Amino acid sequence: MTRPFVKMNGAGNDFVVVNALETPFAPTADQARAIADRSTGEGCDQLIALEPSQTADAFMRVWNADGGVVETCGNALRCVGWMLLQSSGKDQVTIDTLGGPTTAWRAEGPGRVGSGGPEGPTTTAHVKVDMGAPRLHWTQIPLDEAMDTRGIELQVGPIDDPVLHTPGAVSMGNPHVVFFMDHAPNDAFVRGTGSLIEHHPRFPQGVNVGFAHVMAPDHIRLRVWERGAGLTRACGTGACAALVAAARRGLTGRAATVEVDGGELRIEWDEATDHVFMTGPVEVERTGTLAL
Ligand SMILES: N[C@H](CCC[C@H](N)C(=O)O)C(=O)O
Repeated sequence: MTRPFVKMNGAGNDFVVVNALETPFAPTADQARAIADRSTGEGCDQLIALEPSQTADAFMRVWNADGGVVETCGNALRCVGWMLLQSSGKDQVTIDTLGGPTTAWRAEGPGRVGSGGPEGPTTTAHVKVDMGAPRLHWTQIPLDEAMDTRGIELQVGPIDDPVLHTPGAVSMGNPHVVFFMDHAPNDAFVRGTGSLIEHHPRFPQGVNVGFAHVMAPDHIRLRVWERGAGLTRACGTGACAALVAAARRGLTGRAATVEVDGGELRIEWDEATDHVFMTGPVEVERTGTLAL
């Protein structure tokens, strides 16, 4: 059986997106891994399916590159939000996920419309997503024992680097731990430390590992080792988690530009609603066909 897909990215975090609104799409973990494989498959950080929903315009299902189904994906919410906004002509669309419901709108941004050729970016737009309220109680991250999520206790193997003391923990529907550093770490540090922490017993459901350099009260430089996907060029929920964790420690205000390897995300933690809003780019790279 073959299946059309659209290859997209949000600030460089890339996805194979399958429209399953008419025809069910239920890949096994092995099939998801094969699709995500950058050497033998299409290659992506996450595989995304748009499915029918009784309560929203669509339901978004997320598989990490390791084949595991996870709660949500911020950068993908912008991408599928853009698809739904374009196809429906509506001003806003609702997208349900295992991590909770979200809403997406078109947004202003340095967009550009490409040549439309088969390779390279063809369409770049900006989308704003209401990511819902952060979940901050230790049971909601979740952690393996009660502690203050503004700064948790974490012993990372033999490493006793003070940088790795008392990171913040935040859930955006998926689990995040955020370390605050005085510089953006290099690939070797992100890979080495991130892979040590991703499955640490402190996090019963695993964890996405963010390394944040607060450059100003409204500017964070962030690198992320993602649960189930490794070092990615951007992590949308990670950017939300970094802003919330930083604001809770008084390192930033409630809004900041989060600079990731693949671009910039604008994150605002609204005081009145407690919701986190994320605005950022969406790129359509190409289309193709999966041979399942
Ligand atoms: N690796 C994440 C899922 C993708 C999140 C990220 N790509 C985003 O944009 O939020 C997890 O296991 O929770």
